[in-house]
Amino acid sequence: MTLVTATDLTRHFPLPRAHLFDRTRTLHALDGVSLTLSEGEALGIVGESGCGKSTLGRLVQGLDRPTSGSVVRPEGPRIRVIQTIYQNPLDSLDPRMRVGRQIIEPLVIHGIGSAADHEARLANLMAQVELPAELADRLPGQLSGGQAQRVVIARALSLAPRVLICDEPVAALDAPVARAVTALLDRLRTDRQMGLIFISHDIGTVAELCQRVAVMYLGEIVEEGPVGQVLTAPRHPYTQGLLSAIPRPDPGGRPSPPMLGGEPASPIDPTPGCRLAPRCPYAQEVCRTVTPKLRGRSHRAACHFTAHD
Ligand SMILES: Nc1ncnc2c1ncn2[C@@H]1O[C@H](COP(=O)(O)OP(=O)(O)OP(=O)(O)O)[C@@H](O)[C@H]1O
Repeated sequence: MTLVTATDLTRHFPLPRAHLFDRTRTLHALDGVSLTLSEGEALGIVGESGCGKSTLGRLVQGLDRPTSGSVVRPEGPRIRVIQTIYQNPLDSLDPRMRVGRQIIEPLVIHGIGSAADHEARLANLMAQVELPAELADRLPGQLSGGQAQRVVIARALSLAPRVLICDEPVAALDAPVARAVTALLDRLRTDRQMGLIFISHDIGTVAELCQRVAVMYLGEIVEEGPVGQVLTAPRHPYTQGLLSAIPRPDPGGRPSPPMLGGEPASPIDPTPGCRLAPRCPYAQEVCRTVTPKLRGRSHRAACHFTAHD
């Protein structure tokens, strides 16, 4: 069953003019992004910093309105059906409130259940995120980073969301802790048949956790499909470049140089054509003038010169 359908989402930010007679400039944070998320599915969103991943998450949850396009979400109060967790748990927690109280706070705010219910729910939520019950009396600053992120996850789960958006949830954690939290998210997804949108710079974690992945470049999805296909047989030069930039142990020789040179172009007033063209080793004249559309059935790529099924 489909939980989220986003259609042609665009989010533009008009930039203030430095001088009265300057023309208005517009930052294209997101341009024409469509995606779906099914029950029990984890969708990874990858791409360089500034490509629009967080903007997409905010629009899907409804924290920000699109300039155009639409999002269909599960039935029910928006705040309850979709929850987001962020990179730094301490930013989302009140430093002066005991963590047990913070986990059940959404139930109190929304008037769900009695005080006795809350106690039982708290014990259950802490067990689900594998936190010892005695930590409930601590303040956030007395927890490790991994424990604090588990508190944030427990609080998000208190409202039984159908979709959990995870915006770089393990980026601030040490590798073994990050792996444990990723494994927890995977278990919660299967147990609760939640949809996960997993925003990450870390392609390795996306490969482990997600069934599908969308690769973004400068506000657009350039490739999308089953993780196994996109990450082992990428069709878009941008995805190929992103994967070639991951350092791998190479017993035979030197690491291959990254395929894409330069920095992403500016998202301000982008020109027509493929946004990767200035950095792409395969770019031809058509790439500078005609915007390529996502093509393909389950594995889709937006490139004039790649194979499509
Ligand atoms: N409120 C805003 N006003 C103006 N520009 C914004 C605003 N929010 C985001 N942007 C711009 O939109 C673009 C996309 O930002 P976004 O945070 O979605 O990218 P991201 O891929 O999540 O980056 P990161 O990985 O660094 O978090 C960036 O160029 C950013 O500067």
